[in-house]
Amino acid sequence: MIQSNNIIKTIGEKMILRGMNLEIASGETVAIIGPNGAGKSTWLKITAGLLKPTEGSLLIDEEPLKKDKYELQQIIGYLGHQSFLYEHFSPVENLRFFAKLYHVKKPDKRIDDLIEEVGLTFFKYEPVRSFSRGMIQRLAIARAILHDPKILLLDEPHTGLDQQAVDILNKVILRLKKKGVTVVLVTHDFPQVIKTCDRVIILKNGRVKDDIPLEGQDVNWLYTHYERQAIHS
Ligand SMILES: Nc1ncnc2c1ncn2[C@@H]1O[C@H](COP(=O)(O)OP(=O)(O)OP(=O)(O)O)[C@@H](O)[C@H]1O
Repeated sequence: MIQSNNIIKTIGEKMILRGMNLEIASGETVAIIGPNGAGKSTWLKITAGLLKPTEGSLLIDEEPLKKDKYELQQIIGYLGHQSFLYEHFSPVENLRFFAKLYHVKKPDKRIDDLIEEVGLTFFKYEPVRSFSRGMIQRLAIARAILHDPKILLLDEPHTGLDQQAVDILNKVILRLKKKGVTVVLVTHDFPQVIKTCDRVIILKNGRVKDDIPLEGQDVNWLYTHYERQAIHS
């Protein structure tokens, strides 16, 4: 379970998060949506252990976020705006590098399976620098789940992807959901939210404005609600 207890984040003079309270149960797939500048990425970075809250606490399974970077990496997979891939390396070389970093046991089969899942088998020995944005993002998602994290945090993973890459990404999210992985998705792409998530959190001005379970909801109502509540500040 992820518990965000009254998190405040101030950078310089700016208060970005103004008391962010949220609970996400293990195995839930949750979307965080909201207008630009609402604080979505900042909260995700705090949850990934990349930023410290100014006040408040972030608990995972009722314990404060581990300070040890290695222990944190074992439970959390994070895909931010940067892919963290080495462009002169191939997919296999990139994933071997990260497998070593994450101490993945028997990495070769895992790497092969993941490359196949994201549809890059044909390009597995090609340098990443020749890849399209969609191909890079597919490899980046493989990198984020390589070590089998129990929590996966994705920051706008669908942005700029072609339909094939969107479908592959959604399939990966749905497979992980079935497996019981907790997935948190920061996004502006509401159609993908409807396809993959159990619940939508609307963030505005650094606070949770609304919390909507998706099961049994009327999709048209959701679109209207989303337009009104999330896009326009
Ligand atoms: N390091 C920083 N220094 C100063 N201001 C920052 C910093 N990081 C974020 N901000 C500001 O905090 C606000 C929230 O940023 P954040 O990236 O969390 O928003 P967001 O909801 O993810 O927005 P978007 O949908 O545009 O990605 C923005 O106004 C941003 O400019």
